Amino acid sequence: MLSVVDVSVTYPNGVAALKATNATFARGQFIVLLGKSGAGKSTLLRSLNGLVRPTRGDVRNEAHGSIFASGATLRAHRRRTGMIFQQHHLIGRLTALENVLTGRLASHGFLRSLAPLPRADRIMALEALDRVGLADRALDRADELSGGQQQRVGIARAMAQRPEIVLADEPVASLDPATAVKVLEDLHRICREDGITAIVSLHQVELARQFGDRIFGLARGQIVFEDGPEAVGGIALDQIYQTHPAELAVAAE
Ligand SMILES: Nc1ncnc2c1ncn2[C@@H]1O[C@H](COP(=O)(O)OP(=O)(O)OP(=O)(O)O)[C@@H](O)[C@H]1O
Repeated sequence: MLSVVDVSVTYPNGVAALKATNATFARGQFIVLLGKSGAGKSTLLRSLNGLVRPTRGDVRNEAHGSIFASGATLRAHRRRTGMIFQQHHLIGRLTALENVLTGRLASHGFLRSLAPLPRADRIMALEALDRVGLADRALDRADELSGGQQQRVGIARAMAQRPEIVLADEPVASLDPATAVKVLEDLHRICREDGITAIVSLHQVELARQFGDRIFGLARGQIVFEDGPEAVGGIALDQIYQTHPAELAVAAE
């Protein structure tokens, strides 16, 4: 279980990106964050692994209580939390396998991580690539892969970390609709199989309905909706997107 307790985030430029937000993310669920651009989804995700430090309030996990209790607590929380980004953040000139191996670095001390990683890590990384159907591309450079394949490498890198929680910030926003579904299917299946809690921001309402166990809607830095996917209908979308019917039709596509 992971929760934010009364979390506010005000950036140094004065933008209040999250306002006294409370939310509990149940263990093992696939949770989707919906909201307009600027609603605060990325800020919430980044607070959940301490990349953004709340101005007020706390982030708690069941293992440690406050993730900010000490430097060691924050590091332990980050080790158990994998991140997946919209633009993959892969190193193009490295192979798919080498990129996935960077997911193993956090499990080793700094000095150890400067030397080649042990065989066991390479096997774990290969297994992670295999689970996203890319074992045969392990030795190809990341920048030679398609967008969908690159995002699968991003998923494999997060999984090689053996996380308990995965935070994914618009992981399919730059993919075509058919590829987006396939990539989310992979992410969803692996999280189910491994009992991983996934918190995923998406722009596509249909994908949220298809994959989410629980949907959180954000608007102007606040959670304005929380319910199951079946409840994501007209009124809920209006609350989340605060839009006119014509815009809702576009959001629902
Ligand atoms: N590092 C930052 N410094 C200052 N303001 C920021 C920073 N990051 C985000 N913001 C602002 O905080 C608000 C929330 O942004 P955030 O990125 O969390 O929203 P979002 O819902 O993820 O949007 P998008 O869907 O466009 O990624 C916005 O007004 C944004 O401009």
